[in-house]
Amino acid sequence: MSTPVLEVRNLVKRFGDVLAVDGLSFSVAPGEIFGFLGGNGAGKTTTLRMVLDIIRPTSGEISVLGSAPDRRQAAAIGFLPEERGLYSGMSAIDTIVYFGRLKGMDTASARSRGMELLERFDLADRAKSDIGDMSKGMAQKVQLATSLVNQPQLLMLDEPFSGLDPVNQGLLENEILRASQRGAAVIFSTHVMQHAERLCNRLLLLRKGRKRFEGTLEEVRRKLPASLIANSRGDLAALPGVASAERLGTPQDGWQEWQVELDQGVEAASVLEHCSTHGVALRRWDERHASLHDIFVELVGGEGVEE
Ligand SMILES: Nc1ncnc2c1ncn2[C@@H]1O[C@H](COP(=O)(O)OP(=O)(O)OP(=O)(O)O)[C@@H](O)[C@H]1O
Repeated sequence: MSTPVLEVRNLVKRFGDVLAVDGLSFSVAPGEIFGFLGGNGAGKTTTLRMVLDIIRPTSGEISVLGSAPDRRQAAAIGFLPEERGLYSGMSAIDTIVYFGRLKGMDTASARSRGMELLERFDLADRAKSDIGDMSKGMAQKVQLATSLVNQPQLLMLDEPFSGLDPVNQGLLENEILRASQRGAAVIFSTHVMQHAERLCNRLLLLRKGRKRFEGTLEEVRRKLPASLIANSRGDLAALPGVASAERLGTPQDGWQEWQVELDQGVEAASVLEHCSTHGVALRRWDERHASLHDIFVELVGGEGVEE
């Protein structure tokens, strides 16, 4: 695996009596899209702020592009904060150029890159509009552009999808994929599981500052047992790997429909193979995987999850 863009080891942040981040470790590689998931108050924003050196950890280590967090790394980082807001009184393009300059870009390249982003965001005709005169979603896209203007190697987006309509959510998804394709490490936090399901290579589930899970979507899916609907002439409850099997309706010509729950960690394919090698007649076989939403509720608790 290539050298991580971000590495966090045993990170702890305490605010008085509140342990906001509790012994957190993870790393994100170039090109990876990393979902940072957790309910309200799980410690997502606090972690991102420590990576940005806005607040200091109580203990633990953070390494951004091989060194400790430092504002001088700003040139390599793009950040979209959870609380949105840009200065009104400034035009969209001037705002983007201003952020580009803060990140060490020259005015001409910040401007041309800013215009390119506004084109992609369907806002080119509003480049000279005052941010204060824009709709909330439009201003949010300008703010997204400020986080992308410097083509960051580490892109961190805190709840980026909230407040965007479905078209603009799609546009944001494209930007995340684009950043990953050019080799940036992308971290985004969300409560909306479909975005994580569609985009993430890996994800981390946080609960009360502690990691509940880190891995790929496939790995997280294996945390919950699979279930399936099958039509068979045999007794599916008797198969190895089957936790429970319930008959649905009455059999027709000897064929019974079943709702089958597998034991944790058992692959549906291995049960299917057992049926074929042991002559258990099957006619229909539909696997049902737990959705990320189900897994989130199971591992993190229901709080703060949106459909
Ligand atoms: N500056 C602060 N002072 C005191 N407590 C804080 C501060 N910032 C965060 N906390 C506490 O740390 C915990 C984690 O908060 P954080 O904002 O990191 O959660 P989050 O996962 O981003 O939640 P959300 O999804 O609701 O934005 C919460 O209990 C919060 O009250």
